[in-house]
Amino acid sequence: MSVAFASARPRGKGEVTQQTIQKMLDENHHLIQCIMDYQSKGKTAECTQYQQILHRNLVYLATIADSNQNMQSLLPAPPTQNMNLGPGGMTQSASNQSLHSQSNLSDAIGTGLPPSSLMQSQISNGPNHVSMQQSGQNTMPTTSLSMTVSSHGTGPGYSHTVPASQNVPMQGQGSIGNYVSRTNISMQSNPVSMMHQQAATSHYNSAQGGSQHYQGQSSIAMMSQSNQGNSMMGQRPMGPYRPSQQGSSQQYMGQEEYYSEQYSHGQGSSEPMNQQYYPDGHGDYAYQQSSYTEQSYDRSFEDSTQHYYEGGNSQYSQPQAGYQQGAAQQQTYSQQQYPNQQNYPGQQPGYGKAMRLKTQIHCHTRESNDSLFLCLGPSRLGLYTVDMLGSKILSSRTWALLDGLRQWRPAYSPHIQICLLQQQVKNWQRILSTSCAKCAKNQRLKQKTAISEKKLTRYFVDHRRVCVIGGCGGQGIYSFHSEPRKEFGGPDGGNGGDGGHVILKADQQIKSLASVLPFYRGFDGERGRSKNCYGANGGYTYIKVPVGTMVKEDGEIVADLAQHGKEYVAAYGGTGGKGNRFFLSNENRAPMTATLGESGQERVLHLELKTMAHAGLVGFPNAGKSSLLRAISNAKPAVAPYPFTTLNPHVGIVHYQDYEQVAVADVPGIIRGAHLNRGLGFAFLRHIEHCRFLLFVVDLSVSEPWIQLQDLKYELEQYEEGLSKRPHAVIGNKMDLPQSKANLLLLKERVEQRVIPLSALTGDNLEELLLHLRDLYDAYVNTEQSRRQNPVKW
Ligand SMILES: Nc1nc2c(ncn2[C@@H]2O[C@H](COP(=O)(O)OP(=O)(O)OP(=O)(O)O)[C@@H](O)[C@H]2O)c(=O)[nH]1
Ligand SMILES: [Mg+2]
Repeated sequence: MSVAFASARPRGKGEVTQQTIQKMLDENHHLIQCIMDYQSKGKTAECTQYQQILHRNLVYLATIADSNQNMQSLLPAPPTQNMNLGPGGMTQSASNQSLHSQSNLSDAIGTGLPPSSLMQSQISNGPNHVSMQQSGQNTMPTTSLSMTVSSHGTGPGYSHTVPASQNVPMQGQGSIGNYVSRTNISMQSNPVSMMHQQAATSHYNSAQGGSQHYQGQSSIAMMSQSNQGNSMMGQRPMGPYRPSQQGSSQQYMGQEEYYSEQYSHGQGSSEPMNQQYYPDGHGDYAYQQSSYTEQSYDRSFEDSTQHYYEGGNSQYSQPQAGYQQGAAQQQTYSQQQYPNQQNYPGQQPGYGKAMRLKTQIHCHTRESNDSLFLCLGPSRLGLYTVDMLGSKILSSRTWALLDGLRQWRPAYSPHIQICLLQQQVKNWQRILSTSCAKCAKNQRLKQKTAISEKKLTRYFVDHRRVCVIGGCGGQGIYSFHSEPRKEFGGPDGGNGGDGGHVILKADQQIKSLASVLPFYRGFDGERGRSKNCYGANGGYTYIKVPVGTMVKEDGEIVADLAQHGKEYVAAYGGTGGKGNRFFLSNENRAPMTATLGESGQERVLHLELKTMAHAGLVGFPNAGKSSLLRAISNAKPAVAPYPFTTLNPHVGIVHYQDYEQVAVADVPGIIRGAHLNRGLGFAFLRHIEHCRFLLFVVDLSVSEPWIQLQDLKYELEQYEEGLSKRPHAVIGNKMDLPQSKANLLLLKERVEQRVIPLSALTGDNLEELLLHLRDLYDAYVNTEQSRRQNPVKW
């Protein structure tokens, strides 16, 4: 039977004839009968199969209707009877035609088939089903949709939308069971939304207004609801809408092919049909409905439905908004709908080809206070104005959408924003950024720098929280000496070994705390043995940390590992247990007692690395600190013409001929208000806490460079009192720039300290800096030696 049904629909690019249509109408009639038969017999599988076929036919008919303006000529002659079309009904001619076209089937349903209420009672699985009481009015079969749609794209044809639109409030009020036909495009989406709401609320109601005629489709909705697996059948995307200008049979056939393809997937597979279209279980659908409560249109679009948008899509989304808003919005909906539906804004030849896209795209529009959002994709991951995106990256399909939206809402035209999928955003940003060679080069440079910075950020860690537990002491045992011919050998159970300590050790090979793990446990001591054997002590666990690591516990500094090789026992191991030999006494010659080992010490410590260097470079971002360090040492910190290139400290070593080495640290730039956590804050200033002298780097190309100096000193003072008063020198960088000379004079006038003008870029006057650096270093060494302390050496 299914084969016969399938054969009724022309597969190839043949003509759609009246016979074909009639055959399909009959087939639908037959299908409905079969479905109801099977339902009454409880044969769900067969029922589902026929539902799918029926649905396919309906969509097919709708497709024909959309694509063929002369559809009415293909359909049977109008009936003589007049039917109640509900308030605001269709124009007489159209309604007559549509009614008549359904007459056979509707009569059959009205007489031969059980009334809808009966059908519902037979199949109702969910609560709140409201039976269709007026089955006599609900006699228009599904196929009537093809009649009314036939005038689609012409002015008069849209008079049909009035009754259809008046169904909307009813649906919005909860009467959402009717599967509204494609009498006009705007109605097409309503059943989709309805079905979703229905699924959510389990509320099923038959409409009694203009949608009453579509009993056949009501049946579908009911049937689909009766079967959970196919409950979304009514949500199958409608056939691609082709306005009359484009509705040639050629296009239709293309669409038909497309549908055939779709159906071959949908029906050929054993999966329920709804899975094909809503693979995510409507999750995104629910999301969209909750997100766009005011006026939203949510629907899973395959290619065909996208095409609706392309050819005057605005009116398609518009009634959805009207539907969502319910009766109160109905007036607005009707007003908005007509002009655009008649004119097909945005409809341009050539857009139709986009319909063959295989991706599943959700489209909806949303009005906010001042903007109209065109959202492509299931979620709003980015909002972009058209200008931002530029013409290159918008597909013709999107342009068509925009055109439609603009014509629909001219007032919103400048505010239309496009909402994209994240992947789209990425791709399009890439396209934008690499659109010209220069941009591409800059992009590559940035990426390279970012990667190197990322590496630094990843591998340089200057603080760690570490939990340390000493090893447990080994267990003491009890045993007694056993020897032939020696009856009372006495106790000989040995003690357990001590647990191992966990020790922090400064190692100058280690440059950051990245290698420090969050948890350390010392080795346990071994248990004692008989014959007075003591267990071995647990070995020490060393945690190597960089020189300059401060150890804090509960905010207090407990150790400062400022020299290479310096150790700090972070956690002591537990003492080993005693064997029974230990308890031997005159009173107790045969002690049975042995003790367990103690557990190790447990502490949570905070390690903070303070870079150890003799000199620290302090300056505003972009002052040229990193460039300077590169110029005077072998260090290679990143240099780039944007602020905060340096995110972690770098230490470079300046070598002198007498083999003295002076370590210079480059730290991130400081800005005004750093102590208020602006910029990178000043937490990184701990890295210059250990510096014995400072080098203030000032950009002389900037006007009033002395202000920079004042600000720097102020921020240092905010961080630690007296820090700015350490021995220091002022370096005026970028002397190669023309404006620097004048600024240097002004700076020297205002600053008491020695100012060393140089250019890190060209290397001018670096010698003066190196000599002065050595002077500072020598002074430091002398001070330390006078205090009988060892100066830090590298
Ligand atoms: N003309 C000129 N440009 C320089 C000089 N020194 C550095 N620059 C440029 O200034 C920009 C910033 O240099 P960096 O060394 O990254 O500056 P920084 O102080 O380390 O910057 P941050 O790391 O962001 O704090 C780069 O484009 C350098 O090429 C100089 O002496 N002359
Ligand atoms: Mg830098």
